Amino acid sequence: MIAIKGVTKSFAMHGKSLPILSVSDWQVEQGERIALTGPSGSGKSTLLHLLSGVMTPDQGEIWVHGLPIHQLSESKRDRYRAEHVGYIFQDFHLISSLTARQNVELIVPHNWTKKQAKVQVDDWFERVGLQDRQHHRPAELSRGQQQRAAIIRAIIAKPQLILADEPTGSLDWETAGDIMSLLLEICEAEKLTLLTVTHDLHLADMYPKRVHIQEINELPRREAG
Ligand SMILES: Nc1ncnc2c1ncn2[C@@H]1O[C@H](COP(=O)(O)OP(=O)(O)OP(=O)(O)O)[C@@H](O)[C@H]1O
Repeated sequence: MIAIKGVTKSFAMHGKSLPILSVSDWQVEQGERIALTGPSGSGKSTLLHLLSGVMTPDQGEIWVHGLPIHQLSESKRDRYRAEHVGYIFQDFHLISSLTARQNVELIVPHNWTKKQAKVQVDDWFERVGLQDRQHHRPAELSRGQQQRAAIIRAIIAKPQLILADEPTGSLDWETAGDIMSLLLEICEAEKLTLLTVTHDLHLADMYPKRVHIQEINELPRREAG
């Protein structure tokens, strides 16, 4: 379960502190799949960064599966992220010099045996329909195929929390629907908590739950800038 209590986040802008987020109380149950929508600049990505521990709140508490993220040192937050969070980006963030399979193998937990790793990686490439493309580098893959590889990478170690920031933002509408279905299906089957930022309301409608950022961010609406 995720619990956010009294969290605020501001950024320094032109010598002033600009408040971006103020969330007094928000909870997400383990295994929920939520689409997070809202206007540009309203703090959706910032919320994901706080949950992943990349950013720290100015004040307040962030608990993820019993861990007080707001209290962890930077190195403990790095470890938390590596062990408990899978991140999916709009532009995939695959390493261009490695094949799709090598990108995934980098993330395989160190305590897995070679055989266990091979079976799991084989299984995931088959599951997402990418087995015949696994030895290709990102530049040799379509954008949808790159995102499938990035999804395996985010999910293979079974982190409890998957954060996806516009995961279909750079895909055509048909591929976007396929990728969103795949992500939802995997997270449901594996009972992973999924929080996806999307601008696309049709894609958000595929989710069992939709949360508009302004339902949880108590600051007045701010335009992009
Ligand atoms: N590191 C930073 N330093 C200064 N300002 C920042 C920083 N990160 C985000 N902001 C500002 O905070 C606000 C919220 O940004 P955020 O990326 O969270 O919005 P968003 O809702 O995800 O927007 P979009 O939908 O356009 O991606 C924006 O005005 C942005 O310019």
